Amino acid sequence: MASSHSAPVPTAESSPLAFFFDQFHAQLPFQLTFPPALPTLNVWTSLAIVVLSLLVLEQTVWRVKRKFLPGDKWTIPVIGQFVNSLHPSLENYQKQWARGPLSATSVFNMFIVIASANEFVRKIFNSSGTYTEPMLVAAARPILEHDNWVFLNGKVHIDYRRMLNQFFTRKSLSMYLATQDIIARDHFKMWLADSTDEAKEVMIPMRFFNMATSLRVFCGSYVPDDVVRLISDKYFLITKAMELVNFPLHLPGTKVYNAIQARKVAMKYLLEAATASKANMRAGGEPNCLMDEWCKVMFAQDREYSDKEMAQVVLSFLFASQDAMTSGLIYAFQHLADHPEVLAKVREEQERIRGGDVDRAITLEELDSCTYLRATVKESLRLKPPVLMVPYKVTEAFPISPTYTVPAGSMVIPSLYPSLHDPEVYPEPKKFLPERWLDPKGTAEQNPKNYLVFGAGAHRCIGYEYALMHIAMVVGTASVLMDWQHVATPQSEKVQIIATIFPKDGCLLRWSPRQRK
Ligand code: HEM
Repeated sequence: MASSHSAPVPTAESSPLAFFFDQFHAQLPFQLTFPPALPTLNVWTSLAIVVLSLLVLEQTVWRVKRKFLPGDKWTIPVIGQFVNSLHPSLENYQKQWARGPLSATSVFNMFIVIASANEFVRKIFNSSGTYTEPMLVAAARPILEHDNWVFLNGKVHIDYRRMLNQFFTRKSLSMYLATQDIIARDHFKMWLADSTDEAKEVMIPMRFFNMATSLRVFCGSYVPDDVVRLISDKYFLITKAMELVNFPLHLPGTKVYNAIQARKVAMKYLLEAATASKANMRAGGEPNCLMDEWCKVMFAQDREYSDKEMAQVVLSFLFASQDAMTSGLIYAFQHLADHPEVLAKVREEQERIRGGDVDRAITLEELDSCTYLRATVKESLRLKPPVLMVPYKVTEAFPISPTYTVPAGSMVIPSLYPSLHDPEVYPEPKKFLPERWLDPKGTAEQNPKNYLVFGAGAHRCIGYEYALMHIAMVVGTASVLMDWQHVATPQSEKVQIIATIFPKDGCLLRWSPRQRK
């Protein structure tokens, strides 16, 4: 029986909502009458209501999560600070840090808490495994592969790291140093041979140098010379794909697709290197690189690590080290060229400790005794820390302060830069002053908690001693073999961010052989 009420009959055209009620009504075994007439909503009105509700919900969630933290009153609908995140700049980060010890922002629907105060930064680093885990960009998993150890967290991560730490003992570092010296001298020769009156950007040669060093230190001569160049070129594709946001499908031509192809090439040779290292060590060969050291540990413990596992670890080391090392070295050369008085002291110390013999490799013990050189490297990394911040994911509601709890599912970002530029710990923080590290009672040495160049806690950089040794050896040896001039431009002090930081002008250097007295 037809309904007797006089409400207009809704159709799919008049409103989906009304249409739904109509269909529902038709299914009923009895009659339902609606005292008030069902309002007629057209498609656009309904859509507008849905969109408006979502926008209100988004702003409400933003406000509830942010509570009293400094941050924008309203979040930009849908994308948040996505546009800014595409073009990260130190200036924008500084504005955010100036908002307070903790501040809030968002990218798409990811709620982000940024920590600038040392107390909160360390708290985040030390919360890994309880409230947080490292948050690599989404592209990291398909590129480095899901079963790579870098995605471990908590106890299993601690145990795995303990095993890897055995490749960074003083004995191992000593062995690596001899290899590093050979590669450094080869590359100095190439830079000198390539040098003209015109200063050139050092980014690409420095990347290649670091890749050549890393591959030889990690894989010895198991990787042929021509493959070093190939991996170095391919590896830049991996670096370029590690962005916050990437095209979600890894179709040919996309950055992630290119990076996956590059990883496949690199892995092919790293796998061959692992196989060759195992065979050589089984045959009683002398250890000569990190993979050999691993084989020794493996045979002693009677535990097998697959070739793939070894290759993946080396791949992760290359990824973690490549950019940061290049940034650290470029700034060390730039700072020394801009401060000839510091370079003169580095040289004087090198000549003295090497006993005037600059043709042999420096030993680890000698490097340890280069107090001024080590202070210089430490200061250069403080002034321009390669890594500005390290994102972590909040796995469980995280009471970061007595009054604020970061909601689960958010991102927390401990920022390293503000601690490293704290004027109370490092007076005149913008100045390059290696001397601040020479006084054991000075504020710099008395506040190691501020020196966060390599992070802190369970995920602190595993290669930090190796990295410090590498930069010190390279600039120390360069100081006695070469002169270099920096052509400063208005962009030299500005920073560009390509995962890590670099001088915006690419750092223009001119090399020349050093005339020793
Ligand atoms: C100047 C050079 C370097 C800098 C500034 C640097 C900085 C960092 C920072 C800030 C972190 C994150 C730490 C954290 O979350 O607490 C990190 C992690 C890491 N770094 Fe480095 N790094 C450098 C060189 C290297 C080198 C040479 C290697 C290779 C052995 C390396 C391997 C790693 C690895 C594997 C991790 C992850 C550790 C883990 O999750 O347990 N880094 N590094």
